[in-house]
Amino acid sequence: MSSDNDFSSVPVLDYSLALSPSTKPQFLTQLRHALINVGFLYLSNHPISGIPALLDYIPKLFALPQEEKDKVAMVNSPHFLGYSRLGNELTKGKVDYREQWDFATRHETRWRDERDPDYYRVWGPCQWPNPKLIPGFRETLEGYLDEVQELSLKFSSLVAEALGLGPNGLDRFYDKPELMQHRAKIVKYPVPPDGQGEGQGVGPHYDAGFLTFLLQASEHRGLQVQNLAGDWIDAPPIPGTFVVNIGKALEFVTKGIARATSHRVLSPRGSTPRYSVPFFQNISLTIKLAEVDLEFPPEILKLRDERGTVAATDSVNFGEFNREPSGRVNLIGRVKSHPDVGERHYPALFKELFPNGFEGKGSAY
Ligand SMILES: O=C(O)CCC(=O)C(=O)O
Ligand SMILES: [Fe+2]
Repeated sequence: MSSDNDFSSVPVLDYSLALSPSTKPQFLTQLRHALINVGFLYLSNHPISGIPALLDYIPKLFALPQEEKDKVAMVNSPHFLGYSRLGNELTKGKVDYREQWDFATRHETRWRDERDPDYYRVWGPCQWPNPKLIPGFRETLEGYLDEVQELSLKFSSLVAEALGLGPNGLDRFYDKPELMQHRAKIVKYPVPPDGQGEGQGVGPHYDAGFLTFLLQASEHRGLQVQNLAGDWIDAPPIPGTFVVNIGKALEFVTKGIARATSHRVLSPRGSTPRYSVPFFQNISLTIKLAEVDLEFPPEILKLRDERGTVAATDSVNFGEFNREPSGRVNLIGRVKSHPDVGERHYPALFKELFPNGFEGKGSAY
């Protein structure tokens, strides 16, 4: 570990710098630093226009009658999409204090019948709350997800450039748009009943995929990221920004150059809940990450080596990305996180993973 490269705050990058040839090199230098040494950044001046409309819906979504929310519970969905009640998940064996909806970009599932691989079915259509009770929500969220998807793919090209791969250097990880699906959650972190706050909103973890675009959708602080020394650094909401971070899959294919950084959320204090909307960019279901060998310039590898390794962390970790297709790795992770969904929709895999059945609750990851 090198303390020279350690961070005590999360850097803010101005997206507009990436759009003009004269300022792009400056943006790429800042991005390279953030990818290698921090694993997190704020992105300001981004082009997403659908945020105010979405923010307006979030409290209404959680205020729907409980029986309406339960009608679209995640357990109904072979695609792990839908509503999860407060306290329904664990991270590091402790209950996460959050209520959430899992949605995703529009997608027709590729899975037809048992002859297709089971992991094709991990992606598919969303479950929507009754539109009569929340008119326009679906269209607003779909529009927002389309916008963030487009930004995330442009950003991926900038990541490739910043790491010396050229603008198309990460293209091979994505299928054509109709074969891709990206997920998003809408999350509510209530103030705990004791009113104290600062308990576990969500416990320390890494994100699994490539890039996460997190919208902090209220003014509460609570998000913290772990630096190289193991200290927890605040990432408070900054109006007009996304928080962007690296997932384990991108860390793996970049040979540890881009850092996946552990993070957690503390419950809010005060009288109002904290809301957030993380968007998780996925990669092709069929790609086998262990078979991809990207070639990085020596000066980029040197920056990784100068950074050194990260202090021991107690975050939930991920199994190695093995030789399985990424969709299969994804499905296994989902079944472990949501065993009730696994047991109902993937009984054979569930038996393999939990030969004695599952006692307890799922975890978020
Ligand atoms: O709610 C947040 O700010 C972060 C949530 C998060 O890290 C996640 O859901 O993966
Ligand atoms: Fe996360």
